[in-house]
Amino acid sequence: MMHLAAFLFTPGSHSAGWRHPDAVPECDMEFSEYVRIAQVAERGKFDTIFFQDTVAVNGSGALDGVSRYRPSQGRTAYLEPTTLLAALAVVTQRIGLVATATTTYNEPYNIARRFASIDHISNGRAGWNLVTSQIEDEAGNFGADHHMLHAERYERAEEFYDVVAALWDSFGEGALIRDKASGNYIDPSKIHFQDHVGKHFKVRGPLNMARCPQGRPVVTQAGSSGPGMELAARTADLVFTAQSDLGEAQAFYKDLKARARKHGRDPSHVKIMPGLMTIVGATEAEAQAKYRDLQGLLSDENSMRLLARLCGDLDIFALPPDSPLPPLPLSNAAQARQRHLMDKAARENLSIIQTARYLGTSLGHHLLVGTPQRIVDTMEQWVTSGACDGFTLLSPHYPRPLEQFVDLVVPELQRRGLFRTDYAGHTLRDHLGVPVPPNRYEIANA
Ligand SMILES: Cc1cc2nc3c(=O)[nH]c(=O)nc-3n(C[C@H](O)[C@H](O)[C@H](O)COP(=O)(O)O)c2cc1C
Repeated sequence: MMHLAAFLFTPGSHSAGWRHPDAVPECDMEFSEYVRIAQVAERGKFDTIFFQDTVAVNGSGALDGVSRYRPSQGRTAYLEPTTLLAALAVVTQRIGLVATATTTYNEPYNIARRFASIDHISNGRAGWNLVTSQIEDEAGNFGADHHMLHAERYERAEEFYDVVAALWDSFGEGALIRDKASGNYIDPSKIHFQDHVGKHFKVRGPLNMARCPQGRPVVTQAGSSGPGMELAARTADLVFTAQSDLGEAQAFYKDLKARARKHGRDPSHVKIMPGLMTIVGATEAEAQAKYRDLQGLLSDENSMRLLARLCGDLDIFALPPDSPLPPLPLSNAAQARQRHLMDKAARENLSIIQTARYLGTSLGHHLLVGTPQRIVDTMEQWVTSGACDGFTLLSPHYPRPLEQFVDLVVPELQRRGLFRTDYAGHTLRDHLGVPVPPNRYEIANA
């Protein structure tokens, strides 16, 4: 059975999608629009919604050193995602609720508590997308002059996850008694200290919260470098990635599943769901017309600026736009995204401006334009040929393209028996088919 996540990056993952006549750009700050989007995804029986996040204004890189922000740049302001998840838990019943929170600019105790609370509030639908942050500017909001180096970020993330997972195990089953007659509120033998002392963190514990309905919230990861894949293979129930070539996606899938097995995990418990943007029409002609309308809004200057942020010291504006994309100096922030772009440009012989437009159109994720049948043909081929377990659906703007996917593509997936017609379970772990992790302290005391 295929899995689907609705990627939420308001006002849309197409850099100019917010200008489309159908688009509602106010969805970036209007809670009622987030409610609408979440309920559309739930009507489509998606496994989960998934909020991206950065703790800085996106696209604020000092490219020209003067105007830190461009008048036309979207995706600069949106509500804090974990706050949103708690609120959306009240207006949804089954769909999973995943939000991104960086390990570089947070503390384990706070993150463990926040996602455990969402899991209780939502009756077991919470998920934490563990990232190390990919925007240099985030450092400036947390007292640092520079973004932590890539290797150190992942070393910290590995320890961060271990502390959070241990904190989530603090309360065993039945630790809270609340017995009025005896006056016993807790069973101290079922509350466990962590006493963690590590290179990056020193955390005594326990977490001041009963065990989650899911045991632990679902953990998702999107790193694609070596350290990113290692972290994902050891910790993640769900892995996001950017893959636009079937062969490369199959190689990534095989590699990550093997890494999970090496960590002693059942590879089927790690769901790999690459990003996918679809432009769907009842006919090919209609789909192509929709695509042309969107691309007519795309600004080459904006797309080039998005690309320039991934070029480090290379001044991409100084090169002829129709010349081939040169090798990019690997940055400290987003190596996977750089490698993905270079591989795609080399494979498809893309020029600098063509690569920039690809980035501006779908954030560097797979793009499918066509009828529901043709889109599902490709989705079915990827899932049945070992390239993925499902997809993270990006929307060029909201809510119309997501509504069209739910109204046109989901029924075709269901007709072919590739996707659920209704939720069988109640928790996000149920939807994904991943197990509830045992409580390490209860095993030790068993
Ligand atoms: C689908 C997808 C969504 C992502 N969402 C975020 C995000 O919300 N915030 C973030 O800081 N990084 C995000 N990333 C970037 C990854 O977390 C990671 O930093 C990036 O892929 C670089 O990986 P690497 O550091 O392992 O090379 C996302 C990546 C993918 C593929």
